[in-house]
Amino acid sequence: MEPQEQTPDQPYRTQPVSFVRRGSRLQGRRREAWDELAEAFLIDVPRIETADTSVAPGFVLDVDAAFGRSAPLVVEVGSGLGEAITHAAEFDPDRDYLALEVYRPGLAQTMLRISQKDLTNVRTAQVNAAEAFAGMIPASSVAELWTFFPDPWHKVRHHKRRLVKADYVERAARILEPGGIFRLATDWSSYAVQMRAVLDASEHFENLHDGERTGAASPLTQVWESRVESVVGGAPVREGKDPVSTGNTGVNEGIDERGGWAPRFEGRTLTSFENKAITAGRMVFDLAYRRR
Ligand SMILES: C[S@@+](CC[C@H](N)C(=O)[O-])C[C@H]1O[C@@H](n2cnc3c(N)ncnc32)[C@H](O)[C@@H]1O
Repeated sequence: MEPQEQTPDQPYRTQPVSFVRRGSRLQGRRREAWDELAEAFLIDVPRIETADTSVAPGFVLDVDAAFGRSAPLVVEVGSGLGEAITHAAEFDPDRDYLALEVYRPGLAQTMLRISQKDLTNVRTAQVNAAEAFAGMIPASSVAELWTFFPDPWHKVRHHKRRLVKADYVERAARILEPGGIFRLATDWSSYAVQMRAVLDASEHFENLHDGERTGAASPLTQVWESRVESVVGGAPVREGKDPVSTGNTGVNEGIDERGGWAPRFEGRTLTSFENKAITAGRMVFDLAYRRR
């Protein structure tokens, strides 16, 4: 079966989105960066409504025109402050890098980094990635897709807001070229298990590290044994209670026999998010899949 394409008559936002509107007001240097740098580095996305993260149906990005050349494309979803993407782009000038992010101050900061490093191979777009995948990003146009540390949405009633679920994976399959690589990382075991489950269930992807790091070598086994996730934000989590209500948080579920975890992706610089997780003693789960 071919991955789904969004059609113009399909309603947008029929599903809960993976983000909340955070302060989108820009101040100081970020305001100036937006005004000065958007023309060069921010894709002008036509919208369907007032929502500044939407994509007008029928809009397809001309990737070569956006970058002024034709080169393999890496897309990062939820690029935050742009630490990972600008670092990678600096050391990989032969590929083009597209940052998809909804958070305006993060995009302004990313553009500042692009400009400070004099990068010519990075562009940004303020867009809900799930919508961008459905049509804006051309089919089979992406060599690598990255989703690092997406918001964990801990509470069970919020799990539906998680970005990485079956429909996201299906849309990712549409934009990745055959043989393209999908890399993911999270510092929460419950989300790591969800990512592994939805990707393993997809006919479009194969795990590059299938069967690796099982048993005692699995970060999942280590989380269960250490109970490290039983403390969130400094407060102990009462078992079965929000904010972390996963079946495998703070509970020793035994041994992870399945594994499939990738080694830490060496192309990812240590962002403040990952650093916070490590400082708190949490494990980082990496996954890498190939588009069939
Ligand atoms: C926890 S932060 C991680 C940022 C970055 N990847 C890092 O490791 O530092 C998750 C980011 O994803 C962004 N985000 C959430 N849902 C998104 C969506 N549907 N499309 C684009 N960005 C999204 C948020 O605004 C936020 O900046």
